[in-house]
Parts: sequence; C-alpha cells; structure tokens
Amino acid sequence: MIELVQIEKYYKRKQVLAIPSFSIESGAAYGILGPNGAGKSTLLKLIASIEKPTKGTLYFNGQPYRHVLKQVRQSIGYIPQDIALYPELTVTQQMDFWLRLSWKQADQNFLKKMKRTLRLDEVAHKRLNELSGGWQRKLNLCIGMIHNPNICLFDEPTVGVDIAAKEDIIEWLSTLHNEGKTLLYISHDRYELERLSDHYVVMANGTMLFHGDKSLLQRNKDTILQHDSSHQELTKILSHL
Ligand SMILES: Nc1ncnc2c1ncn2[C@@H]1O[C@H](COP(=O)(O)OP(=O)(O)OP(=O)(O)O)[C@@H](O)[C@H]1O
Repeated sequence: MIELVQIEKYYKRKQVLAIPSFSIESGAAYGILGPNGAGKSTLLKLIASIEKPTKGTLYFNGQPYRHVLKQVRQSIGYIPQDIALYPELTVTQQMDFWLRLSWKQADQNFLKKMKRTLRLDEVAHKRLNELSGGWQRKLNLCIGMIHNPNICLFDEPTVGVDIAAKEDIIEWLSTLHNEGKTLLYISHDRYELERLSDHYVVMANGTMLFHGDKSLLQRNKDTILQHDSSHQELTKILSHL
C-alpha cells in the first residue's frame, strides 16, 4: 500500500532523515518511538505528503505519490500536535466548515461514531476558546479525520491531555484499528503503546533502527539498545515493551 524507497530529507544542507526502505502493512497499528529530533514528525509529514523528500520516492498502491496525489490525500488523515482551528467557532460550526472543504463526501455513520466515542456531542455548542486542552485536542483529531481516511497519522495524539481525554482518544484509535484502518502514531507513552501497537518503528538520528511487528521487536530489543543506548527514555520504553 505505502512504500518508502531510498528516502532522504534535508533541511537546507542538513540531512534529517535517511530511510532505505519501509513498507507499511495495511491494517497495522505502528507506534513510532525515538528521542527528540530523531525525525519522527518528518517521517509522518512525508507520508502525509505535506513535505516532499529531497531524494527517493514514496509509493501509494505501487504508484509514485506525485501521480496519485489526490488519492493519497483522500486516503490519509494527518493529525498534528498543533491546534489550527478557529477559536470563535463552536464545535459544530468547525465541523461543518471543514466538511464543506473536504475532498470527499461525508460518511455520516463514521462521523456519528467518531463524535460519540470522543464525546464531542456533549460540547457541540461550545466555542473552541471555551474548551479545555483535552477537548480541543479531541476536536482537532476529529477534524483531521473528517474525510474518514483509511490511513491515520497522529503526532503524539495524547500528549499533555487529561486522563479522561486520553482514554477517549485511545478508545477511538483502538476502534479505528479494529475496523482495519492503518495507524501510525508517535508516542512516548508506554501505556498507550501497549494498548494500541501491534507494530513498531524505532528511530534515532534520522534513521530507522527497527521496524516490524511486536514479536520481532521483542527478539531484537537487545540489538536495538546496543546500537543506541544513549537515549534513556528510549531504553526505558523498550525494556518494558
Ligand atoms: N522545517 C524545518 N526546518 C529545518 N529543520 C527542521 C524542520 N523540521 C524539522 N527540522 C529538524 O529536523 C530534525 C528532525 O525533526 P523532527 O521534528 O522530525 O524530529 P522528531 O523526532 O519528531 O522530534 P520531536 O520529538 O522533538 O518532535 C530536527 O533536527 C529538527 O530540528
């Protein structure tokens, strides 16, 4: 489905990502781990087609991205950490606005389920600036997925939110996974990774130290840590997975 081949990304003259090859398995839930600056967000932005690689090609169902960009954007939902919504609009107004801009016809059943699971119905008439950070993150997530994408990319979906919002978000991601959607999400949270991931990507210094399923990760942990034991957080998370 999605394949990265000989990808390199430079910002000015600095190489921030080098990935010889990576195929994303359909229906898998990938937890992406790695220290700050490892290239995790850049990886998601390339897959989401927000950024272009400096070298190499991304393929979508065997076609280079540049030939099928519309299909790529219809199939992928990218939810950044930053909230880029309108503070003065209510939850319902924000959703209506983004629905009108959407590349695809709304799937009402999907929208209903998403709003219910994230409990957005409870705050439907509240403006964004009246909502706490957790609610704002849930709305941001909902807007990023308003076109019912099959491949969902999340940049630290629960970081900094309260426990109730975190549980709602994990529940929603879990529902998406159970429905066969492909998930890639960056996380530093062991609990979230354990709940959701059946595959992992471990990154450091712009490269993938590992990608594969959970059992392969278990078998390769020591090798990964030997390669890069300089990052305490990574060591801690890996030793518990
Ligand atoms: N737009 C940009 N211009 C210049 N350098 C950038 C840009 N975006 C990212 N970088 C650099 O690329 C490297 C990888 O950044 P990236 O955000 O992908 O890492 P990350 O693993 O997501 O880190 P974090 O956990 O801190 O978000 C970093 O050195 C960062 O400073």
